[in-house]
Amino acid sequence: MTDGSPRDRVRSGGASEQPHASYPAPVRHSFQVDLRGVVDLLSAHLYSSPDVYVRELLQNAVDASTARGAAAAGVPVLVECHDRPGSAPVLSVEDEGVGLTVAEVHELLATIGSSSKRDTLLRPGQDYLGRFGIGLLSCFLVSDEIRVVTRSARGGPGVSWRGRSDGTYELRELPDGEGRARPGTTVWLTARPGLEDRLRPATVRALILRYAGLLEQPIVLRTATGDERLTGGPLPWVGRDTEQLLAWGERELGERFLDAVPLDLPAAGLTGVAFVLPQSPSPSSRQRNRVHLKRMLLSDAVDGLLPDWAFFVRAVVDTSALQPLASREGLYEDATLAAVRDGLGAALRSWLTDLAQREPERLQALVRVHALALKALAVHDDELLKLFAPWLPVDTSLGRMTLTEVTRRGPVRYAATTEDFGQMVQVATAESICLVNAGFTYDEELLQRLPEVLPAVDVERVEPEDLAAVLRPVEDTAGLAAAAALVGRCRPVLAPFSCDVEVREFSPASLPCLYTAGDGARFARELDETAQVADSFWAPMLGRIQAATEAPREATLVLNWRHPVVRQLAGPVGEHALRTAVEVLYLQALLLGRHPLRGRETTLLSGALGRLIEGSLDGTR
Ligand SMILES: Nc1ncnc2c1ncn2[C@@H]1O[C@H](COP(=O)(O)OP(=O)(O)OP(=O)(O)O)[C@@H](O)[C@H]1O
Repeated sequence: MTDGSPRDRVRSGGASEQPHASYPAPVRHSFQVDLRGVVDLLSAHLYSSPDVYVRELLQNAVDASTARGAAAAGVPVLVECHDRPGSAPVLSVEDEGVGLTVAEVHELLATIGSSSKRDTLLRPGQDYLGRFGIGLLSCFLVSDEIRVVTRSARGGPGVSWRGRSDGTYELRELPDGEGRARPGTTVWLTARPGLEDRLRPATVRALILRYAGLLEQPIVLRTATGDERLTGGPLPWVGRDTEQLLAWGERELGERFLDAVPLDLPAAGLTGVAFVLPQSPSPSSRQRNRVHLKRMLLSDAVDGLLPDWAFFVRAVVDTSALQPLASREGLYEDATLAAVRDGLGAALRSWLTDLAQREPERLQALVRVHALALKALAVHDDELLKLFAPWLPVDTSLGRMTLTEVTRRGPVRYAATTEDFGQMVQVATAESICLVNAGFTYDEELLQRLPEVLPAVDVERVEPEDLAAVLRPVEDTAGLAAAAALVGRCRPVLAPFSCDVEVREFSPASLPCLYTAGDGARFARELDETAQVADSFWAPMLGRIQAATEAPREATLVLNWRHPVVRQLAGPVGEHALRTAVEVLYLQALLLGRHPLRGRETTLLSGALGRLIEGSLDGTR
């Protein structure tokens, strides 16, 4: 049973499926499109600049020529600037392509999103540039009216069509003798007020060269000064040697590159060149590759064409296999793009391998500038690690060296962080120990993987507390007892700071002491520091963590028996003076090791300094 309520009608499938006898049948309506709104949307979100109108017009002319075989026959597209004083600049683009019938004009020009190229594009072997059916709309970015005069190669009368940015259009079949005599299409634009410059000869010429400069089909620009053929000919990187490529790269991209790598992936219909950048970009910066699709410029700043590690090159390529985004300013991410990326990665990799064998000094120059990128590559690739190891640079306590130089000095010892390195570097340098600072990106991973590719090499991580163990014990037996007594007197002074005391001998003799701390002690310092600045909400929680953390004894103040002050302290020194001296040495060691002072240590600093000042003033009285 139903009660005939609206709820019931919904349950039974809705009025459109089972019209009730007493309701009128539904009327089908079409969406209304606010064309100005669509154009505003495109200009704000899809196109990077109004200049893309030149690209879209040329694409259509080339596609129409291709469809008729006119492109292959070398029939030019004519671009004409009609720039008369006192009136708005007018531009026309004329092709001898397939043209359009009256029905096609209604269907293709006046229907947003309708394209004659889409389904054919899915079939391999087709060479069209367009596919989305929105390109022509970009002309409304510079002109309030698009006028098309066309005649189909399949016969029928000529057609004149005027589309306006308010969403209206007029269509007129042309009598014989009016419009185009031969099949093909001419599109006319009149510059919108304020955008006159976009349609003037100098701009149009620059835009043709920018977007279509690599086209094989000739494009002729006609201006008041005559005709100029702007395109046609082979791709500029074909058949050129490295020097010629570098000269071309400098002209085109404005940079003197370090090297040029020819690229050729026949399966993707891709050729081009990868230029090695003259300076190291940040690894996080986006890649800026110039990509042409079927010889039309897609964009100058395409990311994702090369693998991430290839941030040290900038590629210029032409390909027929990749798909554009609707904006035509990026590549559609699909399996083909992934395969192209892998293929280009392999090409760069094999170029590097080849270079290492053929011209090691050129690879060396490249490594000097792009060490980080090459490390990123070598870290995942045994063969490249082996190949690059002789040149990859690392920072050591004895200066910057290559990995091979480090391995020649015996077992490779490294500090895993720059903080650890900072604590050990002075002593390591003075003792001529080669200690690698592996605190930089990829260095620790590379060092750990070295034995896999160079089995004769030993690699060992050194931590600051290991340093105390390798420092020499006090050598003169007479001093041993005095040193032990000194340790006994110093320990209570530093006990409140969870720091042990030892006496050793090490270079440089001018360094009185060292503070060494392992990870546990460093964590305790950080916790302590945070608890002191934490507000009342966090303080109890941090207090509980501190209580649960065992008091680490890994921190040690190592006094240098070679330093005169340390020996003097082992002599007859009063309690008060000893305390002040040990406190100052402790603070000095912390600062040298770049450990920030905790609150208690800052208080200690002012107390100890105060006492020192008092003592020296006492001496002047
Ligand atoms: N010069 C021309 N000669 C013949 N047909 C044309 C010409 N210009 C446009 N057309 C027709 O109008 C249709 C729509 O053109 P539009 O530039 O809007 O889109 P598209 O080229 O198909 O795709 P995209 O948006 O990717 O450029 C085209 O598919 C084509 O059929």
